[in-house]
Amino acid sequence: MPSFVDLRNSPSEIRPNIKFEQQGEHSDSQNILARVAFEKNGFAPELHKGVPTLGVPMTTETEPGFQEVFAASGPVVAGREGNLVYAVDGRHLFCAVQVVERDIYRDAARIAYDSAFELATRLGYPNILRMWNLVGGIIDDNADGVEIYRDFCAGRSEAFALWSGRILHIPAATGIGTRGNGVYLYFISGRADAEVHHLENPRQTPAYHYPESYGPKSPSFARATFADGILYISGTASILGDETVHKGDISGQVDVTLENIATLISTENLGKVRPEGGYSLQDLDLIKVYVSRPEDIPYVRSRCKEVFSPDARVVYLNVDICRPDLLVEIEAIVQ
Ligand SMILES: O=C(O)c1cccc(O)c1
Ligand SMILES: CC(=O)C(=O)O
Repeated sequence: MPSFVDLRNSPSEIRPNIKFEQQGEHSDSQNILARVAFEKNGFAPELHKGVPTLGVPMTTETEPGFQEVFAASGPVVAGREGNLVYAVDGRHLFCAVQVVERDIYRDAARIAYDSAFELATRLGYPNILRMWNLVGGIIDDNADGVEIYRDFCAGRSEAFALWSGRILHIPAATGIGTRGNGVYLYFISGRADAEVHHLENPRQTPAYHYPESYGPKSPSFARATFADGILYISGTASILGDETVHKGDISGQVDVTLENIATLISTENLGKVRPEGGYSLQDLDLIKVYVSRPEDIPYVRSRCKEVFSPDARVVYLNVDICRPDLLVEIEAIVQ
């Protein structure tokens, strides 16, 4: 059962069978596990007509927003506990939490993940499949002069260490900037017995082994997660080994990013866990393309049009990426 049903797109790319959901208009909430509204301002996770909903500040005035809608595969039970908003459907847990803007994020990030992991294990969904970490001011310094991404990674890493053995593995993720502040994090997880494989990329050092020069605690994420036939591809950028390549060169960075994804999903790599073999870039869907310099968007869009399927749903978001020298990052799903 796909976890995503729909990523509503900018008008030029809306397919005939997809419509924008206007404010106040709601499709059958029975079948929906959760919604994430990509919009200008953002709002804290809440239960909206019983559906976990959050708004993330990721678009500009001139861009239309869209919603990422997670489909339920059974009857949904939703709730709120402290700052956490969540829903379960018997197969998946969706959980979201906001960490409001503060001087230093480490403790708050650890506490947010700690409470989310406590909920996930208590409800019986300890297999994290995919997480998104949307970090305001990601490449700015915190009050101690530490880059906010590194500050955030330290707290997240501490939470994974605390839950090691109970939260089963480190999953695919995205860690990306926003156009607002504070941190929004959301994830989906599965039952302990779900068949889940986390993948690394032979062209890249595992992020959790990055050297300390990238921060006091390395980023906690895998390059992809393959679960129940769905492939979740992490935010992928122009990194070889642990180093950014093609600094300042958008064309080179797009090439390496696409090559990194192609290798990650190839039969040689994904085929180790997927009996039918690998995929190609033409199979990607629900693609988010993060571009840090707005002037690069037309170029990136034209390259993506060439390499992705005409049926792929693709959105472009102008936000900072977790290293100042990264110009583009791409995530996707194959389902
Ligand atoms: O820290 C992360 O979770 C992360 C995951 C993927 C790409 C990225 O820039 C960051
Ligand atoms: C994009 C990024 O931060 C990484 O792959 O490590």
